Amino acid sequence: MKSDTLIEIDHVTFGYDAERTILRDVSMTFRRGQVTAILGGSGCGKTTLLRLIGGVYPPNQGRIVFDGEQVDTRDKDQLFRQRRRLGMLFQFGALFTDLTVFENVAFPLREHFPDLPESAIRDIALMKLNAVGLRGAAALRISQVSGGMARRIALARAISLDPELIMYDEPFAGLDPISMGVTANLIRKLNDATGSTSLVVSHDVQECFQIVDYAYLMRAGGTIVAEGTPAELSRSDDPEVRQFIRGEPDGPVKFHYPAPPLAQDLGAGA
Ligand SMILES: Nc1ncnc2c1ncn2[C@@H]1O[C@H](COP(=O)(O)OP(=O)(O)OP(=O)(O)O)[C@@H](O)[C@H]1O
Repeated sequence: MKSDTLIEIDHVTFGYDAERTILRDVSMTFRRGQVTAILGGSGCGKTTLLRLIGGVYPPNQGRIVFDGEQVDTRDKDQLFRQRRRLGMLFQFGALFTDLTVFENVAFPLREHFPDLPESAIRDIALMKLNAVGLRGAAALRISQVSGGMARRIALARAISLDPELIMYDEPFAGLDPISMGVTANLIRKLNDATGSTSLVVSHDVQECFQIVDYAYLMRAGGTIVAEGTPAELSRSDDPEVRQFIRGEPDGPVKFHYPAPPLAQDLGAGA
């Protein structure tokens, strides 16, 4: 029987170099079929975590387990197999601006299945575009579409290979409130319709809480503040969690980076 867990982050510590640790003893569980958020401010190591799951870098300590198999960055066959099961929506979509909407979605299909007949590529790409409501925009160039549409096209591309795990890096960045809501609902809908598992990295607590089953809150320095369902986290009376969820500028996490008193820096009162 398959376990409930698709991805396990097991006591992972990581730094790009020896001087600075980015993730410290991080443990997380991503359950099959669920949408899970990793929330935290800029620079707390969220994107880094996605890179580790994708096998771009190995952890310094701990392990990452993908469907029962430890991710081993030295095993190229395993990495290829695992990446084939992953869909990734990069920050700001990262579409090919010179290609049409259709060609952007067809790109991973052409790359992974060079022998696939054109008629099959067409059917799959159009189906994916239909799922995000943009089949009618297939012939447009990326330069002709709005930011919100571009995000949906990136979503269609991320699901083109029917991934079991879809990782979204800041899917709401730079979107107006309506496009944000549309994107959030689509993430949920696509997850449920395709039976996949989704991981959403974001600093947007309120938008994520509308659609996720579970969330991890991370703080600067690469540690976990709290985890739970949106309802559990919203009820928390931990001051740091409350600051986080309400987006308050000051609380246990200080607005000011540590500095000497202002008067001293300005040379006054000396
Ligand atoms: N390739 C890299 N080499 C060295 N340091 C890096 C590299 N990528 C990121 N970092 C550093 O690691 C830290 C964590 O970055 P990361 O991108 O994981 O944070 P994040 O939480 O995703 O933030 P953001 O939302 O701003 O992308 C940052 O201080 C960043 O400067």
